[in-house]
Amino acid sequence: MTLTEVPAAEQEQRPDASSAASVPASAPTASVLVQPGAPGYTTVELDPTDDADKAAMIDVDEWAFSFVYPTEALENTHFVPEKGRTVGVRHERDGLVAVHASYEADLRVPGGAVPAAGLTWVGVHPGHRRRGLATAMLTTHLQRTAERGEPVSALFAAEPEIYGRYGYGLAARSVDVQLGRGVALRDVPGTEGLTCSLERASEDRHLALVADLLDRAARPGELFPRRDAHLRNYFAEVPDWREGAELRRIAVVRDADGDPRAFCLFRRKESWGPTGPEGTVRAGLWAAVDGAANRALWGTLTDLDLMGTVRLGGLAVDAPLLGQLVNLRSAKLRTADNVWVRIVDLPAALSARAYAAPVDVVLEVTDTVLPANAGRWRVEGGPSGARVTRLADGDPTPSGLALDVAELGAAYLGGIGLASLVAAGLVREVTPGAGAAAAAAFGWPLAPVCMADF
Ligand SMILES: CC(=O)SCCNC(=O)CCNC(=O)[C@H](O)C(C)(C)COP(=O)(O)OP(=O)(O)OC[C@H]1O[C@@H](n2cnc3c(N)ncnc32)[C@H](O)[C@@H]1OP(=O)(O)O
Repeated sequence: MTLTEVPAAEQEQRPDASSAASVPASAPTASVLVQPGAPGYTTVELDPTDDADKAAMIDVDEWAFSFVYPTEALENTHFVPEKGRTVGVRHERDGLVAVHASYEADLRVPGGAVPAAGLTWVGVHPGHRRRGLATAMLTTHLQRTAERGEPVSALFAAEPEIYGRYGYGLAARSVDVQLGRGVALRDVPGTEGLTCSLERASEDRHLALVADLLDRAARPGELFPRRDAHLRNYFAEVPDWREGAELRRIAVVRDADGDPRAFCLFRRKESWGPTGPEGTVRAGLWAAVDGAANRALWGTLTDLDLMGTVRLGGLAVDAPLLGQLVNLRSAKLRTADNVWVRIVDLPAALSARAYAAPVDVVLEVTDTVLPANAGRWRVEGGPSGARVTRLADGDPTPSGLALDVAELGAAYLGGIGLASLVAAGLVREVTPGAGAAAAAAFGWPLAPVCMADF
């Protein structure tokens, strides 16, 4: 999916990505094009800068997601799919009938970051579904990602049923909340010296501030596309996506020196009920660098006149705001799937992150889509990183855990515990106790979450 396909209310909850960790280097071009098995279809490269290809992509997108791509979106936002990372399927009679793209990005992982392909824009014309087109595109995507040397891929799923079969695992859960006006928040030392200003959101005035705070507050799971067009799109106005709400505003928390410590992009939507005003604040992209800034930000946004509810989504399951609520029940929590991770190059991915405790475990991995990952891998390391080596056939070192690459993707960001996957019967403990030991190392003190919607 792309930002342009998400209704305004949803965008405010799960905004597009930031480019705070911008790295200019371009990955090498990939060449693989896996052809669908069904007759009459051909997998092809697309050039989003070519008018005909762009129009055909948008047509497939409109069919797949049942929406109208607004003219203002074409005029006011950056079209972010890139040449070399955008692939479709043409039908001999109907033309382009399927499309997908991936963004060059950096995925924040425990202790660092790893180059990642952010999968997006996956869509198949409903008249051509269930003929293996998505499967051909996903295989193409994963093989091209490997070819480029990007060790992982990540995505947000339109429907959670789709991507497990391709080896993606749900690596972060998130919660959506609704806060009533004046909701009670606990006192936090340091809040007194902070001020919160409310301003019209402006790319010129706020882009750098937003990028900086997102970067400083990022947790594992955050995905930063390398092109800043993604972040600029947050400041674009597309009337059809506002759904009657006001123009985008920004709340900025500053300390006594005037330095920004938190922000939230938001819109208010007025509404009147039988007992008076019941407007809604739709919080979008936000970040806070510490507890006091977080308290000041939400204290302000839950105390706006004429507003009855503040809606925000995509919070980490251990988000500071949840701890600051006096009455957690009042927040109407809903748990959702957040970012999905696919390990593409197993040794590169596992050696790119840190481990919370010393680890020495042999993983027996299955991977039917990318067989280079299959086999027995020894992971030895700890807080400063890990060495990951393939064990030769006949090596007597006993396996600790047996698992599919999708479960490894789920555990990769440190938020889904390997012991809980053992308890769920999704990971097999070959050596008794290996699950708990590996869980202590693969887990991470802060739960992962991705604010970026890509
Ligand atoms: C990262 C993102 O971009 S998320 C956006 C995903 N796109 C959408 O949801 C838009 C609407 N849907 C579509 O465009 C298409 O239906 C897609 C992309 C989800 C699937 O495309 P198709 O070409 O029909 O998939 P394909 O024929 O390769 O199916 C592969 C398998 O997945 C299954 N499958 C596909 N879509 C779904 C689904 N939505 N729910 C459950 N199972 C599904 C198929 O049944 C098939 O299973 P099988 O191998 O056991 O027979």
